[in-house]
Amino acid sequence: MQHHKVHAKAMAAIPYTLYHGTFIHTPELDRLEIMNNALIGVNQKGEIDFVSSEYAGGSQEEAIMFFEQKTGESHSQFKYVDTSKDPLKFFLPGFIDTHIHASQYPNAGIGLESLLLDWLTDYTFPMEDQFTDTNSAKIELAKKVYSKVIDRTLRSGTTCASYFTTTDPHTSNIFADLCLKAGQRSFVGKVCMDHNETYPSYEESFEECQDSMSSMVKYISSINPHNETLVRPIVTPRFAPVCSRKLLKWLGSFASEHNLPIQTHIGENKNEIKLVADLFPECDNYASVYSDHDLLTNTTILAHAVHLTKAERLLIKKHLCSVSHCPTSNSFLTSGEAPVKQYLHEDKINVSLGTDVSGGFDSSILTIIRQAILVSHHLAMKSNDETDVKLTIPEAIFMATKAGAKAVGLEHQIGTFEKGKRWDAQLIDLNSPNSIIDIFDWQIKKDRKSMSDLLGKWIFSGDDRNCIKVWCNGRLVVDKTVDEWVFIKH
Ligand SMILES: O=c1[nH]c(=O)c2nc[nH]c2[nH]1
Ligand SMILES: [Zn+2]
Repeated sequence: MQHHKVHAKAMAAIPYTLYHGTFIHTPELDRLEIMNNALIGVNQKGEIDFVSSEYAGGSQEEAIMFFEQKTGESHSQFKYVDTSKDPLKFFLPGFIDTHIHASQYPNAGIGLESLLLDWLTDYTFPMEDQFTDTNSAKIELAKKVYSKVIDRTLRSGTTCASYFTTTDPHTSNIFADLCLKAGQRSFVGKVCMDHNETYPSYEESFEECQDSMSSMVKYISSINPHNETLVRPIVTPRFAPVCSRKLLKWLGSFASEHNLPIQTHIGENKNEIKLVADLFPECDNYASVYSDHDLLTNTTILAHAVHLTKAERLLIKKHLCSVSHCPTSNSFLTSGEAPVKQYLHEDKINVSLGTDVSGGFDSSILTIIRQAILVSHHLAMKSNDETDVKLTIPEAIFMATKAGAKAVGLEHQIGTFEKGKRWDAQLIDLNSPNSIIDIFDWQIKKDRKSMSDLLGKWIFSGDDRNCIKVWCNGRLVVDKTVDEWVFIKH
């Protein structure tokens, strides 16, 4: 059994910490930066305030001296985390999952035979409906499912996620509490839907939705500790077919009034698109349904976006919305192959990655990176110019980190290792206990070519067992090495 520890977030203050080792990130779409033997300082607030790639290495004392000379600063206490001697360890910014349904987690892997609209009616609405009750058994179910999905995503290196819960405000607030307890940066979207034709028992009235949204925003704003915003609300109209015009319009103005981000689904499946055209004949297209109701903003996340017309792509770009690409879900539900390379390079749309649990069966963004690349290869097999279609490893890592940060409106705070950003990070060990990656001794070198080969090995044959530590906002929230260390000591 794999041991790990998720620390309660209310921990003692963190001392100033110096991290020494290899850091990999993507400051730009197609630029992977590998900083070998670099030194990063993280202050007591969890903020990166020192980055040096010029450090030559040495003992803890030498690292501290180097830091003091460079910054002219001193601290009464330093913590030193040194992975520089191990060529198979590197730090990466934490993954950002911009689209995941926490309440659907028990359904992961179930429903392969269905297409979207039947899948919603047969699997998804009945599952989410179970959270919609205030009796104690339902609350226990919510706690069980929600704790598990937070733990699982954190252990896979997801330091920030934009979640859908259910229509139920009470258990959505419980979900926010659990994110805070686990220390995961998260966006909590109570699902809004007042018109569910195929499963009418699972819907709310317009007035219920208004009340729930107002009280939820108030609640979530009150639970973050002083000087720290880890958990935030996000306005979540489920998708156009289950929302009245009145509700869409109200959610648009509510988001604007409270300065909140927005998330929803778009252009996932052809029958869904036809349904939207029938339900909103006055709108030019699916994207227009959202823009006509003031739901397209620079912090709107549009999940799937598999089948978009040129007019829709222009509209999405004009409003600076982000797409959450969900390749695993799009394959599982046979929805289609989103032409992501084109969105990135021709349309200049910000494209991030989403697991879309449980349309997607995998809660790890590492696997979504792999699937995004493979789906792009399938598109390439049908294309005349495959280089225009195939995603590169740097592009996929960029989508999983920096583009995700932009999608959730935190591009100045997370997504890369830069001075002024938060320390949201994961430590990857290609030789962790139980790792299923086999690396041969001649493959272990620190030159750029070998490092990118190792990255390929990690992306295509690694898994969450290679993610051995995770930090959010400077705080260690997952440490899979703790038990092992205790065992060796005795
Ligand atoms: O993949 C999806 N999952 C959902 O829960 C959903 N709701 C509307 N559209 C959806 N697509
Ligand atoms: Zn979804």
